[in-house]
Amino acid sequence: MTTTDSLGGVVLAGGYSTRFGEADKAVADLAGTPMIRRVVDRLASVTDEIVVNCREDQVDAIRDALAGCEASTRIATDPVPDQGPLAGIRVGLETVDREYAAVVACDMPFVDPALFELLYDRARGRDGAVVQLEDEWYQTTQAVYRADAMADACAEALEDGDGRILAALEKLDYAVVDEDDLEGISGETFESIDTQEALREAESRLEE
Ligand SMILES: Nc1nc2c(ncn2[C@@H]2O[C@H](COP(=O)(O)OP(=O)(O)OP(=O)(O)O)[C@@H](O)[C@H]2O)c(=O)[nH]1
Repeated sequence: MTTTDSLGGVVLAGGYSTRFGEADKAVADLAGTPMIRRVVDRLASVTDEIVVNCREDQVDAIRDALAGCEASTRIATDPVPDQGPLAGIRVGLETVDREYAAVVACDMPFVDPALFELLYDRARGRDGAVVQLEDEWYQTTQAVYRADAMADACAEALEDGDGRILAALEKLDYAVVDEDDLEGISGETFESIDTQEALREAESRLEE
């Protein structure tokens, strides 16, 4: 089941889901299963060390959403909320106990675990591996990082007052995986559910 003893997982869930409306998208029901649970279940096929990063006020709802999950998860809360995903990545990576970690956002319920195997393979010996799609957008919230290197890079970027994930990435020696390397990886893997409309659309596909 586990790809390697040196790969952990971090699920980012500390955002405010403003585009989603009142509810927290992390625990939103998608065809009978909370989104975060879908993400954790998929991650669990490549690692048995999973850390969920969120705000303190989300902990109870996230624990409920993950109750009975096969994978055991630890929750690491943000010391200061609302510092952006870079701060969340830092907290998650500082908590995980493995050399590398697959980082994924809680709103990517179709994440393909095979992508993490590919990214981990490319990341070994370096500080990480990130997919760059044709539009040049780096998929930084579905990537593999060397935990200590990326946590330090996040801390430095935050100290510099730069909250962009790319600001941290630029400090690392990372492998770029391009679209041509993604043969066999689900085309839905990077789909993120940010709005109620996207949730309904995903639900209708799952129920087909
Ligand atoms: N820890 C932490 N995680 C965050 C923060 N902001 C965003 N994230 C996480 O980063 C991932 C990607 O962020 P977004 O898709 O923008 O999520 P969001 O900020 O909750 O949503 P919007 O408010 O609609 O932009 C999600 O998994 C969020 O939970 C933050 O301030 N702290």
